[in-house]
Amino acid sequence: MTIKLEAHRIGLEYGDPESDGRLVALNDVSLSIHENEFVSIVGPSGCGKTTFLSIVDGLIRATAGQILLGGTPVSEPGPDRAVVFQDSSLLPWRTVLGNVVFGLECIGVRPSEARERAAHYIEMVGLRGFENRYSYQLSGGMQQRVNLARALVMDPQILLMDEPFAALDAQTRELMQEELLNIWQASGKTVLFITHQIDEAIFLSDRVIVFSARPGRVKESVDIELDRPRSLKLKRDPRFHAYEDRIWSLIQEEEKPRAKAAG
Ligand SMILES: Nc1ncnc2c1ncn2[C@@H]1O[C@H](COP(=O)(O)OP(=O)(O)OP(=O)(O)O)[C@@H](O)[C@H]1O
Repeated sequence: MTIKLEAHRIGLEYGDPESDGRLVALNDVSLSIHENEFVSIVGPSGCGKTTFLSIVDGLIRATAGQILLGGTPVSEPGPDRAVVFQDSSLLPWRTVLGNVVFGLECIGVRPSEARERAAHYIEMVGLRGFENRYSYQLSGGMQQRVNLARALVMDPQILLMDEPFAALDAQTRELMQEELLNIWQASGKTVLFITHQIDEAIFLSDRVIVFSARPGRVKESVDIELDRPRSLKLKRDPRFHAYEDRIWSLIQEEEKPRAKAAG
């Protein structure tokens, strides 16, 4: 198996204006993700999940360690990574098609080719027939589908997803999880996914990485040995519940000392 992403002893300190000191968000985070692997990170609130994703994206520079993507060090954002955030970041003055071709236009892809590539991914995310809609005419779930198409059309080496379904209602969220697995299988991408929801992480992933409380580091990496393709009824399987219990316990172990310290 080829390693696509490698984080080697990542550390990150933020300046902390409240204490006039430093806040250590991440400490000695090492992990690797294989090509085509779907990996989620879960952990207590504030453990540095988003910070880690931003370092992989190149938006934040680690204060220690190194990220390698396809063997090349990451130092700034680049087209080899695409991010999908919780909030729809669609351009409101552009249609679905206009949003999906936007990134391709920026890198000088010919308009006819850009439209062709966009049409392929619009179809993949189930939005054929909605190409000429504007974001205000789309539901939250549809907007996240556009965001996904916009990320995939750039053909990144890795797809970074930061709580992409957090703003959706529970039912739409579950449908999007199932849909994302279909899209992931069709696109063959490597995915790094961040979530607060343990069931979402298990359902989607080949592996769930549990971060410790801040400063975040890898507490445990749990292989999810559940067959694919997966459907939502898997969430009622006793093996699924066993994974939920195990990961919940790992997070609780981190939450307890904090709760004690607070009161
Ligand atoms: N720009 C910043 N400046 C200073 N501190 C920051 C900054 N961004 C995040 N932090 C702090 O760093 C720690 C890690 O934050 P981060 O958002 O990465 O955690 P998280 O695990 O994604 O959180 P959550 O689970 O709440 O989404 C937190 O204590 C947060 O308050």
